[in-house]
Amino acid sequence: MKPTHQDSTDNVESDVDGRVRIFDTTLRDGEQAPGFSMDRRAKLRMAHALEALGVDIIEAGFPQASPDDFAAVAEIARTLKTPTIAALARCQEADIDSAGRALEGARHSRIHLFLSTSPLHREHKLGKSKQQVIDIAASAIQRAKALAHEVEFSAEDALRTEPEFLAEIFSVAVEAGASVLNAPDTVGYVTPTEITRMFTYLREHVRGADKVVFSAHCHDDLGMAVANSLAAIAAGARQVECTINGIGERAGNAALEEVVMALHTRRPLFRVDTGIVTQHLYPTSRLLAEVTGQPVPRNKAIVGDNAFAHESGIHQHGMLKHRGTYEIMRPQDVGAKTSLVLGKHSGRHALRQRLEELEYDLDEATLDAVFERFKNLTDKQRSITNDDLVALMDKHRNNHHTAAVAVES
Ligand SMILES: CC(=O)SCCNC(=O)CCNC(=O)[C@H](O)C(C)(C)COP(=O)(O)OP(=O)(O)OC[C@H]1O[C@@H](n2cnc3c(N)ncnc32)[C@H](O)[C@@H]1OP(=O)(O)O
Ligand SMILES: CC(C)C(=O)C(=O)O
Repeated sequence: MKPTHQDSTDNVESDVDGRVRIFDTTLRDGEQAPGFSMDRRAKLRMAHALEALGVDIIEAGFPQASPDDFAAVAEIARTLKTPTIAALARCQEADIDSAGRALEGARHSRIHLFLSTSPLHREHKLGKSKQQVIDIAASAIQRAKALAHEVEFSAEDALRTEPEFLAEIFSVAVEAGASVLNAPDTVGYVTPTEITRMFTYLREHVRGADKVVFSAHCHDDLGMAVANSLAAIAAGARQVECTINGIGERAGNAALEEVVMALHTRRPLFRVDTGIVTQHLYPTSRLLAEVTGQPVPRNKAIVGDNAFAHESGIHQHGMLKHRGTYEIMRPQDVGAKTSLVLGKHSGRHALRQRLEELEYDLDEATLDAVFERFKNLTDKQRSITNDDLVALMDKHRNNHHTAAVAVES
């Protein structure tokens, strides 16, 4: 499909409301993490799931990285209908041309260009002056503009870049035709206060700021990727780059499911919407675990097995009275289920509830007796299944019966 100027203008104009675009980079930054690479078939399966999830942009890969990645991007571009398909490219002609070719079949395509801007990267990685970096970015953007519907420019290591220089290179990027400006915290270094300051500064100082979308891309080296993404949104970012299960370079990227559910759960605070069908979060997370062979940690927010599980008696008692006592989201809203797990920390209320579900009718004395047996068992066994409970009840009844017979005789 031939790119038109109209396409990219439409996309930008619809961003001036309270809608945050979700840019999913599971298939690019996510797969860069050791142990998470995906072949073309795995990427296509994930891309279909991401489309159903409602992400706005799928970064399908880095076509210059390998022939299979080129093929994956091309197949995703040809197949998917709704999201914009993005491909990553360095500011080098071969990368840009290969991204353009891979995206040819896309209904809406984006070349995502990146170039380091921080002093450390300029000096040690690129060996370029500020002016050289600006010139390279401008000509790359002009070249990419002709090959895709829109161009995103990322200033790698933006959050360790001098704010004045960052504003200058972003201004040049706008003049050259970029419609999305991404300021990544490439090494997960900053705090929410600092990222707020940077986005506020950029929105005030970039020439043409009102015509473009500002984007955040945060890494989790200090465990602040999600908090920083939310701070950037509060400071006006209207695109956020994130990954399913938070996978990505080193400690990972901002977890999509966490960013989305924070915006959703605290909507009165953030006052923005996303297009995410939240009920697909859990199944998409599990699909990623399946295709990469990397399980989701139990305690992972939103999608971990423990995210809506309660074992402690005091919490279970609260949950049985009112689920809002210990759950701030409805599990069904993310495609998951609440579970009251019976274990060492459980109390009588949860035990009674489970036994009643198993159709036992209990008086207080029986409950007390069975509870004692139950606690003894939990000291030997991490969690107690329904079969264990049936066995406990059988044992209790047998003992009770034997004791009654002994009294009679
Ligand atoms: C912050 C990020 O996540 S950026 C994305 C990182 N992702 C990846 O690197 C995954 C895919 N990468 C690859 O498969 C390979 O690195 C390739 C195919 C892209 C390049 O491989 P090679 O040509 O052998 O180069 P290599 O990776 O060793 O070194 C990087 C080169 O790119 C240059 N470079 C780095 N970033 C950029 C940039 N944004 N624009 C232009 N050149 C760049 C480096 O200066 C270096 O150049 P040199 O070869 O002239 O010294
Ligand atoms: C390419 C850019 C956006 C990146 O991945 C980073 O800076 O972390």
